[in-house]
Amino acid sequence: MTDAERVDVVVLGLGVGGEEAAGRLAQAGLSVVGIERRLVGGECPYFACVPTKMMVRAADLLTDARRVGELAGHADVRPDWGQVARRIRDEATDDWNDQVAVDRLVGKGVRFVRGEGRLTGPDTVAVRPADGSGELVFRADRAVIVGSGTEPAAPPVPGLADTPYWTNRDAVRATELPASLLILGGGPIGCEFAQVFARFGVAVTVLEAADRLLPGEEPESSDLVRSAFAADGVTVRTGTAVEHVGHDWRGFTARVGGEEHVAGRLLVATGRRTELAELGIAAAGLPDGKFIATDDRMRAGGALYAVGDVTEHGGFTHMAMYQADIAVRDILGQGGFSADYRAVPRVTFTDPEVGAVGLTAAQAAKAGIDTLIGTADVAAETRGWIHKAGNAGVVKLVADRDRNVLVGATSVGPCGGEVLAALTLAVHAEVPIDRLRSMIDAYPTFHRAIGTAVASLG
Ligand SMILES: Cc1cc2nc3c(=O)[nH]c(=O)nc-3n(C[C@H](O)[C@H](O)[C@H](O)COP(=O)(O)OP(=O)(O)OC[C@H]3O[C@@H](n4cnc5c(N)ncnc54)[C@H](O)[C@@H]3O)c2cc1C
Ligand SMILES: NC(=O)c1ccc[n+]([C@@H]2O[C@H](COP(=O)([O-])OP(=O)(O)OC[C@H]3O[C@@H](n4cnc5c(N)ncnc54)[C@H](O)[C@@H]3O)[C@@H](O)[C@H]2O)c1
Repeated sequence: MTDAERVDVVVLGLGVGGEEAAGRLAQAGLSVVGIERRLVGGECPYFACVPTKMMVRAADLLTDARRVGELAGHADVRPDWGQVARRIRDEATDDWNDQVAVDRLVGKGVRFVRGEGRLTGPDTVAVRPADGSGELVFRADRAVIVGSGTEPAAPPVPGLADTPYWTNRDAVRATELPASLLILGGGPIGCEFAQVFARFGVAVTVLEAADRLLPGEEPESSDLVRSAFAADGVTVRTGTAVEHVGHDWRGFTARVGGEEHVAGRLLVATGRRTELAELGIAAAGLPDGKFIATDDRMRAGGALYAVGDVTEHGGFTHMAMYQADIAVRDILGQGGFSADYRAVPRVTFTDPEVGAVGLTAAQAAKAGIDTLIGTADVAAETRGWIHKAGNAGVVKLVADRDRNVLVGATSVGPCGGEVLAALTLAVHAEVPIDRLRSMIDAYPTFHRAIGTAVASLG
């Protein structure tokens, strides 16, 4: 057995959360080893948030150009996916090369090891280096931070395991688009990709197991996205239990309730999975499970901390960074605020954008909260009416009648994710509803719909 080398901190997984934590702890003067098996920065810059939002930007531009006829004359639109693929390769991902990120991390004082890491005890990590050199073992005197994120999950659909399907990682690397695409899953990933590819001329079909798209959001959000998809020519089947998936001379096939769908590609976007057993969670003394449970300082027990998607509160880059900040301050004994998940914002970057924070009406009711609901139709507001083409949206507020504060809110529409900022502040700061009623909102803005929704609370 290799002798353990003593360091202050080991960070296992250098995605959004791990990279942030490792860099800051090293800059604070601790000896930090950072371990990453693939790309420093993780899913977000190479396969997720950044490249997909470049796709969304391009697809939305196409649709705005197609709307010119309704409002401003005439525009000919000839989509070119090659331009998007090149931008993702050159500007977002450096052709999926993380040298810049590695240099930045090392520049902060982190000792970087590329390889597969595994917990071998509550404070020890073994690494199999990617260059084939011998195993390294580190013992952390201060902390081991696990930020190992998630992998795409595959549902147990017969035939899927033998089918060369796409995940988000293949979809962002696509240099050519298929003529048609089947997407399994109508959550945030499925919906964002569906609209992007449809706007570039792909015949897209979304098969969603739940009874609506974006089932975690308000029903109004699902309805608005479904209407937008109809306008984009996306075929949607909800409440589907896919019986079989296959791949033959016709392309990819999916059998669902008596229908057979055939397409040039199949994208699976049915959620994510952690790999905690492989990570050695048992050796570290933690119970088996999908997520690592942490306290409000991101401590998982003993010297172990966890941040980002491996915690049950993950799923977003802003969450991984928020948690990394808390873990860093705890390790450095700096105090400050602890984790508070009442006002977690989320945005699905469809057109219309679906922004939401805190609890949905159904979640609040399930939690036993006596709710007041307020809504506003964005298209009927002055700014929505002026905007005209692509103006569909809603602001929906969920208030706690007893405490007189918002516990959740949704903002769908043009700039729905930006309008969300005011609602996130209201939920986070527990601004009394009477205070919200007395606010002055600039005219004519999209966020004025919040005032209408507040006035309608009842
Ligand atoms: C298509 C898509 C779009 C998204 N869009 C958004 C968005 O718009 N906004 C948003 O907020 N979030 C978005 N997300 C979610 C966001 O990408 C994640 O929440 C974020 O990347 C989580 O960061 P993390 O550090 O927890 O994990 P990750 O980014 O997954 O990084 C974990 C790292 O750990 C490494 N690792 C794992 N195991 C080991 C091991 N044993 N040894 C060494 N290294 C290991 C992995 O290689 C990986 O690099 C999106 C996700 C997807 C898939
Ligand atoms: N804009 C953003 O912030 C953004 C964008 C994309 C992804 N993400 C994050 O990435 C993570 C994964 O997203 P996701 O959309 O893959 O997961 P998800 O779990 O949110 O949605 C998966 C969807 O697939 C459906 N599904 C599951 N099994 C199915 C089956 N066999 N057939 C058909 N449908 C099935 C589910 O009902 C669900 O609606 C989430 O944590 C999400 O927050 C965030």
